[in-house]
Amino acid sequence: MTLKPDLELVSLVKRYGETVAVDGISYHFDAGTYACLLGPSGCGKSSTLRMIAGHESVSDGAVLLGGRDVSHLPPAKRGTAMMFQNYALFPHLSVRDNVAFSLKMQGTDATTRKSRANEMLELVDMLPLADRLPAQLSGGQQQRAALARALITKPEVLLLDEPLSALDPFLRIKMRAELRKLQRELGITFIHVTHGQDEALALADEIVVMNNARIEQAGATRTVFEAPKTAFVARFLGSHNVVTMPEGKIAIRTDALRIRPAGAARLPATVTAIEYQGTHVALTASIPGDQEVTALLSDRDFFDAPKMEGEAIGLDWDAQEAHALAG
Ligand SMILES: Nc1ncnc2c1ncn2[C@@H]1O[C@H](COP(=O)(O)OP(=O)(O)OP(=O)(O)O)[C@@H](O)[C@H]1O
Repeated sequence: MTLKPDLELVSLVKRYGETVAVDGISYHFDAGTYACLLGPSGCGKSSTLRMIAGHESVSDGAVLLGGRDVSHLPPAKRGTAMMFQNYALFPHLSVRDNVAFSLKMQGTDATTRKSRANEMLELVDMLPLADRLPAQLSGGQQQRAALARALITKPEVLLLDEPLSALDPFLRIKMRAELRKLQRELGITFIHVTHGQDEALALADEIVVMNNARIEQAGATRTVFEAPKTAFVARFLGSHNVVTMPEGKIAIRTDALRIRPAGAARLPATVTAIEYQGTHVALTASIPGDQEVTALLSDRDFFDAPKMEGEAIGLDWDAQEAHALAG
């Protein structure tokens, strides 16, 4: 078995004139990891991805693949492949010819091209549609064709820029499961850019949360979710309350808040909204300091002792559920 290479970003910088889009980020991705770069619009995710792919020049720092500096190699020579947001399929070429395109560019003969393209189409369940044009495909099918086209070069790292954003919500959830399955089967590294926290949590072994051109927090997905270090990460990942207490800011998960009788808890609160969500009820309450928090209660817990808007309650939590925040 050949050893798959790890990927390392070393003080990576991207400048566009005066704009610093990526400000010296360093991170090590183990081989075979599914990683999501996550963050708000403009935080530098796509610029990072494009520098790894070689579609954007590196202003400073380096991209190392298996210890080899690939920062200045052309995209096709790096061992990476990129799948673009809009799939970028050629409209006048059949699905099979789209998939085989990079092999044609490399001068591979027609018979080999066809059999390799068929192999890739089989992998993504698209062989029966190989002779269609892209316009004759659904969104999910176009995405599969684009995946097959990216994978035909046998990359060690597949880079995906918002791969699910063009799909409707139902298909998005279906395709994300397929992406994860494909990554496990291939055993290669996937680096997936998204601004959707639910997508990142569902897919990634590791998440890299970016903010203002820097990495705000990164690590194993569950570790980051369980212990956000900054208010930004806690808010961006969702399902957390950020509360300013006398001792400083803390993050508490919405499902860690407990409702107690007024006066018999850490915090006095007044219910401001109740939202029924089927399996759960989201109870929003105001707390001292003009702050608002949300408690996510199981429907049973809520309906055993229902609360009304305007009612005075107490809020409690186990000490280990509160995470001190740096900012
Ligand atoms: N070609 C370019 N020329 C000048 N500035 C650019 C260019 N591409 C990106 N930028 C700027 O660099 C910053 C980071 O952009 P980037 O596309 O990497 O962010 P992003 O996190 O991927 O955002 P989005 O989620 O909106 O795609 C932004 O301020 C953006 O305006």
